[in-house]
Amino acid sequence: MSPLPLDLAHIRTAPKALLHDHLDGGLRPATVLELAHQAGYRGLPADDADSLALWFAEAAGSGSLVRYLETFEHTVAVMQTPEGLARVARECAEDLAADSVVYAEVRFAPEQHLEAGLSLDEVVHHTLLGFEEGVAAARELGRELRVGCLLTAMRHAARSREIAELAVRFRDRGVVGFDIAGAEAGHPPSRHLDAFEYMRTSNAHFTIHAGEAFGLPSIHEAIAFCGADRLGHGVRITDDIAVASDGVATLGRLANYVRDKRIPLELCPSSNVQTGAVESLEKHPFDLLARERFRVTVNTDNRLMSATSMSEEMLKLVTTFGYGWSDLERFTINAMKSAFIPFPDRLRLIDEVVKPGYAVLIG
Ligand SMILES: O=c1[nH]cnc2c1ncn2[C@@H]1O[C@H](CO)[C@@H](O)[C@H]1O
Ligand SMILES: [Zn+2]
Repeated sequence: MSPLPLDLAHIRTAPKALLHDHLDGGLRPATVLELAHQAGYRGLPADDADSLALWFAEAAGSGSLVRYLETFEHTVAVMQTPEGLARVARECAEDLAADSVVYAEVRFAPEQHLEAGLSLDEVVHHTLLGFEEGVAAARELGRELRVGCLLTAMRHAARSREIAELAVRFRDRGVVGFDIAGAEAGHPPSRHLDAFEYMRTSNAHFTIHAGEAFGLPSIHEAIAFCGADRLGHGVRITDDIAVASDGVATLGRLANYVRDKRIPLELCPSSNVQTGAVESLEKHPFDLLARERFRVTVNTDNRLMSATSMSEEMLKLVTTFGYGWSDLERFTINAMKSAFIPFPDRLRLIDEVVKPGYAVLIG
């Protein structure tokens, strides 16, 4: 048998694993409008779904992470009530399942959702209920998705220890880890050491946004001082890789360490271009890192701001770097190996879902 065509329609049928997706960066434009209407929020920059979608993609694509992050003001504003949170989480699960994502870790920062008087625990509770509803609705349509939630603390704020405790408190109810996000420059991860120490002493997992808007020192701190299991983005690890004119790459100590320890890189191609972390998709180091056998994974970061999906991110990589089905399978297995769920569960998804799915496509 010959391989099936590597186009968007077929990629949409391939089993996919997603480790880096922000709940507040993945709303349906129409839902933003409806929730804003219900909440009496008048700050939206557009009043129909198409214009709003366009506004997010353009405003987020300025080349600056700080400007990119400003767009979240509008999504966070409509995610302040039990109904708003649950709806966004439910639709997130439905949308991922419809794209044949079979495993997803979706993150958000509970501390940003307290404006209407909910407690941190209530915020997480209603969000998890939404995910459960979305997973159940997808199952009715014959699609199996497992969702794990990551709780993010904002790196410019001072609530990380509290959020780490929240993550551990909900670890048996759908939260699988912890993260820090927000503007990177000027906010080193080592400011949050007590949160990471709490996670480590609780035998719990965490990832850190590092090496996106800021380079090697941020990655070094995340790994050496904080003990991150994975790197959110981590693209700037290429600052520690020299590529000679004949294409031979020489790795520095930090890059070698990341590769040797198989530290997963949660790469988000479209987002990186929008925030200016890389100049263009063609110049994205995804391919260099994949060729050098880093543990690379493909992620969406923010589906609304990047007007993208897991399938579209994969298609972009296929078009830009010429990948085939077995490459996409490898990236998917990399992600499953790096998931924050128990080892037997990861193996089961790899052996029973991912490999059989790609076997059909590879032909
Ligand atoms: O690529 C990113 N880099 C850093 N922070 C981000 C990125 N995408 C989203 N957020 C931040 O994470 C918060 C919780 O989901 C979002 O509100 C946004 O401020
Ligand atoms: Zn992110």
